[in-house]
Amino acid sequence: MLTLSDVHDAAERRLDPVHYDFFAGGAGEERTVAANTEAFDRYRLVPRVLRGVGRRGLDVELLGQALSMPVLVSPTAFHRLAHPDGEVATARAAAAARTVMILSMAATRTVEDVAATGVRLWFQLFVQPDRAFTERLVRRAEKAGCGALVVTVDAPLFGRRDRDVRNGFDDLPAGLACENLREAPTGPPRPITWDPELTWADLAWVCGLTPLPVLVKGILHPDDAHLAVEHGAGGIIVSNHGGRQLDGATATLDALTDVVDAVAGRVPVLLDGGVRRGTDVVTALALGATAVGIGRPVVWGLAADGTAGVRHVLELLRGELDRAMALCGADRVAALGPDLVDIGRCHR
Ligand SMILES: Cc1cc2nc3c(=O)[nH]c(=O)nc-3n(C[C@H](O)[C@H](O)[C@H](O)COP(=O)(O)O)c2cc1C
Ligand SMILES: CC(C)CC(=O)C(=O)O
Repeated sequence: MLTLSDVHDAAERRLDPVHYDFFAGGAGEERTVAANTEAFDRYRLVPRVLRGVGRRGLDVELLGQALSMPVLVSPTAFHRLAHPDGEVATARAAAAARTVMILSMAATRTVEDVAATGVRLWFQLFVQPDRAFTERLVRRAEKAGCGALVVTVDAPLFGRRDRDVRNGFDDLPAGLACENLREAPTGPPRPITWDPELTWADLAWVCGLTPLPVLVKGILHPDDAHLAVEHGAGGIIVSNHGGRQLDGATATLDALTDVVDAVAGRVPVLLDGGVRRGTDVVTALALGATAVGIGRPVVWGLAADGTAGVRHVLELLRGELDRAMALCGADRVAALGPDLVDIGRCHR
C-alpha cells in the first residue's frame, strides 16, 4: 500500500458494502465530497530552492500540546464497524504517531478506554437539547483527560446521505453502540439528537462550562469564524463534515484563506476534508492552517489492517509531507507561507 488510495482500495475489499457506503458516502449528489479533493487538484505550488533543507522538523504546537506533525485524526463515528477494537485500535496508532485523535461523540468505545492508550485525546460534541446531559458528557471527557473539546456546528439536523437511505442503513448492528451515550455502564445509550435551535449563545455556554479549549468544527464562512472567536472559541476547524451535511457547500480549501483572514491569528485555524497527500498538507498550511485533519483515510487504514493500517496511513502522510516540504525549500512548518501557492492561477 504505497498511497492512501491503495489503503482505500484494501479497505473497500474488506468492508461490508453497506458499511463501506456509510464511511465513503456524503450528502445528496456528493458534490461537496468531490469538491474537497478537486480543490487540492486545482492549487499549484511554487517551490523555493537552495534553502538548505537537510534537517527538517515537522513538529507543531497546538493548544499547548506537542504534535510530531501537523496532521491529526478528525472525529469519525462507529469505528467498530471497521475493526473489532474500534476507536481503541485507532488511538494506539495516533499515540504511536504522536498526534492528536479527536474522538467522535458517536464512538463505539468509551472515552476512558480510548484515553487509556495514552493518546493525546480531544472529545467531539454535538450539543444536545438536554443541556444537563451535555454537561455530564463534558465532565466525563474532562475526567478522562481530554485536552480539548470540539463542538461540531454544521449539523442543526442530519444531512441526508442517499447511499445510506438506499441501503436501509440507519442504525448500528446489534452488539455495537455509542458507548459514551450510556448514563450507566449497562444502561441503554441515549440517542443523538440534532438540535436546530442551537445559536451562538449555546457555543458561549459550552465555552463557559469548561476550562478546556473549545474548537468549533464546521466553519466555512469568514463571518462565522469571527463570531466563533467572539463567543469564546479557542480554535476553528474549517470543515464541511467531509461533504456529509450540506451538499453543494464550498470545498474547505477554497474557504480557508478568508477564514484565516477573519481570525487574524487570534486562535489556530485547522482544516479537514479531502486531504490525501503530503502536498495537500503543504498547501493548507501554506494558506494559513496550523494543522489538518483526516477522516476517511483513518477509517480505511483501520478497516485494512487495524492499528497497523492507521499507523501506515499516518506514516505515509508524514513521509510525503517531509518530502514535499524539502522540495518546497521549507525546513520547518513555520516556513510554509502563501508565497508558495500559485493563488492567481488556482481558480482557472
Ligand atoms: C464515516 C464518517 C463519520 C463521521 N462522523 C463524524 C462525527 O461523529 N462527528 C463529526 O464532527 N464529524 C464527523 N465526520 C466528519 C469528519 O470529522 C471530517 O470532517 C471529514 O471526514 C473530513 O473529510 P475527509 O473524510 O475527506 O478527510 C465523519 C465523517 C465520516 C466520513
Ligand atoms: C452518524 C453520526 C452520529 C456521525 C456523523 O456525524 C456522520 O456520520 O457524519
